[in-house]
Amino acid sequence: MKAEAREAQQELESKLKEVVSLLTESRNRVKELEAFSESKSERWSKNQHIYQIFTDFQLGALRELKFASQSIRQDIMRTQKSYSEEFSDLGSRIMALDDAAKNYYSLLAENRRMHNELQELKGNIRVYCRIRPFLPGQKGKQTIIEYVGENGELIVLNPTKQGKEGRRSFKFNKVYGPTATQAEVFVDTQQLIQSVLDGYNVCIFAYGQTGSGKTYTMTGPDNATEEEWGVNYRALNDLFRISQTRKTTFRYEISVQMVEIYNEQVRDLLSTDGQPKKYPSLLVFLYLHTLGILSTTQPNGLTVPDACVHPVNSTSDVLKLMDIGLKNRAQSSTALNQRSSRSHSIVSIHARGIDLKSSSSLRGSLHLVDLAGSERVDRSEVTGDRLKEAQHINKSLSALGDVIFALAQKNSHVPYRNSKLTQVLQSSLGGQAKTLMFVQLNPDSDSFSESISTLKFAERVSGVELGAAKSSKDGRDVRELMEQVTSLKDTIAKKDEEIEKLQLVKDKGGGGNGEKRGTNSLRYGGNGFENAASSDHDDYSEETEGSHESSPVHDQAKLAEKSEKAKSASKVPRPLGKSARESPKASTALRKSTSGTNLSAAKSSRRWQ
Ligand SMILES: Nc1ncnc2c1ncn2[C@@H]1O[C@H](COP(=O)(O)OP(=O)(O)OP(=O)(O)O)[C@@H](O)[C@H]1O
Repeated sequence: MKAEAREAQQELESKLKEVVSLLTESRNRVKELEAFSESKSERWSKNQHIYQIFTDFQLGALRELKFASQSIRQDIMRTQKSYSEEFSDLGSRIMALDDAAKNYYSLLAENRRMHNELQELKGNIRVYCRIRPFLPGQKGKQTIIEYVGENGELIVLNPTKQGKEGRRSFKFNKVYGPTATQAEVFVDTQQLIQSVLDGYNVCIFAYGQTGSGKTYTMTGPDNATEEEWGVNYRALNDLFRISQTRKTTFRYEISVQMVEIYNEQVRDLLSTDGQPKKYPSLLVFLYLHTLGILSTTQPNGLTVPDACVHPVNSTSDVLKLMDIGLKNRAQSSTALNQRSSRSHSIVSIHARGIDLKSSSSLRGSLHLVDLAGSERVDRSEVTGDRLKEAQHINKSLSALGDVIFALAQKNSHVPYRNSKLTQVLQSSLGGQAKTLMFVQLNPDSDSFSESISTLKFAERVSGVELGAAKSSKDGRDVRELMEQVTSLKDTIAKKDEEIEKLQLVKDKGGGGNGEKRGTNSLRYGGNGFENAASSDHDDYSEETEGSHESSPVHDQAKLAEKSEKAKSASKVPRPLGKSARESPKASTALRKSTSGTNLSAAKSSRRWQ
């Protein structure tokens, strides 16, 4: 029992020991757990602290963000408000600008209208006379120019007559003396250039005997400096300059053609194949004959559509083309001028303007014409081909005079078809077109008769437009006289044809003296100013005395003069200058030539040497 008890005790003791060890172990574990949980709790509290800091920081940042977003929102609202204010201000400004633009357009249109009305008031046919200076090597030559007035008066002296009898007065829109510069000459032409961009056709041509300065005025001398540029270059410069100033309202397309008329044949001076294109005369005749009618309705406004049309964007583009054209121009020499141009050269600038607002378009053209020399056949000592050239030149110049005269008289029939020159220029002569003629004079007394015939031609062109004939164009007497003129001209044209046929027959039969016959034909062929010149050389006033031989244009001039007299009889006479009061002959001449302008200023005349 004891043993059992001991055994039990030992067992209990060992179990106790086990329990104690378990307890110790548990305690250790508890301690370990406590230490672990303590470190954990420490870490947690650390982390918590960090989180706290982070959260505080984030909250602070959020608060700042909130604040910033609020201030941004306020800024945006403020900006929005100022923008909307500015937009509405801008809107009202744009509306005001739109109104102003509308006014600007109408003002521009009004401006253009007024400009063109002013040009029309100045006359659609203008004549400017330019006297070239004596050239180096012409020292000691006697001048025929006695007086050049500010307002277009000109007095010339007949070197073979003394005193009043040797004086003759003319009146043009403007007269430029020998010292006038190219720039001065262009000033009065400039106003016409704008009209081209306003849809008008403008024709500027130079007329005068060989060597009188036609090419100088139109183009300038060879290798001209900018100062020496002629009307052509200056006009083109202006055309491009004005088109630039209008670029907000108009887009312009400008193109160039250049042709010459040589012996009644139209030749393209800008043909791209390098050779001037020569149209067979029959073809040209048929072509232009039809074109004469079509030219007013053709949509592209081209009168010679077969000639090359070169688009250009600047003056230099045109200069290059003109150089090519000038090189191609037919030139040969006469006894008067080695560099004499025997053809009419026509530079045609076509401008199409597109209104950027309305998309409507307008077309205008500018014809710059350097006419061939108008010298008399006998004086330039030409024969054969040169004689033929001269005959063609004189015939076409005469036709040009007839057209301008008919236009100035407002005749229902304008004889455009009498020459290639007038056919090509048809759209730029008459109607709304504006024509400016430079009458070129050589001041040398040796050229007196040519100068007088040139001046008479010019007087015929300008006198009727500006003088009394225009205002009484509907008078019965004028109409009757003009009908007589037309029938006379028809008769003469028929006779001219007959003479030419006879000449041809004679020529074929080897009848020899072509020069003489040519001269006769020329005289009879209607070149009024040439005819006038041959008698004018002896006496200015033969027209008033009826001593002139029969010639179509002379008859025409006489008839026109009669009508002028008839009209002036019913008018209050205008004051006349001293010379006019003193001599009945001079009085008639002065009344005719000055269209009633008082030339008393001529008393204080100056003379060029
Ligand atoms: N205003 C001027 N100032 C200086 N020189 C001039 C003037 N006008 C003409 N000349 C000179 O006179 C000469 C003849 O002029 P130009 O060749 O222009 O005559 P043209 O009438 O055209 O002759 P053509 O009918 O033969 O062609 C040229 O040497 C030219 O430079």
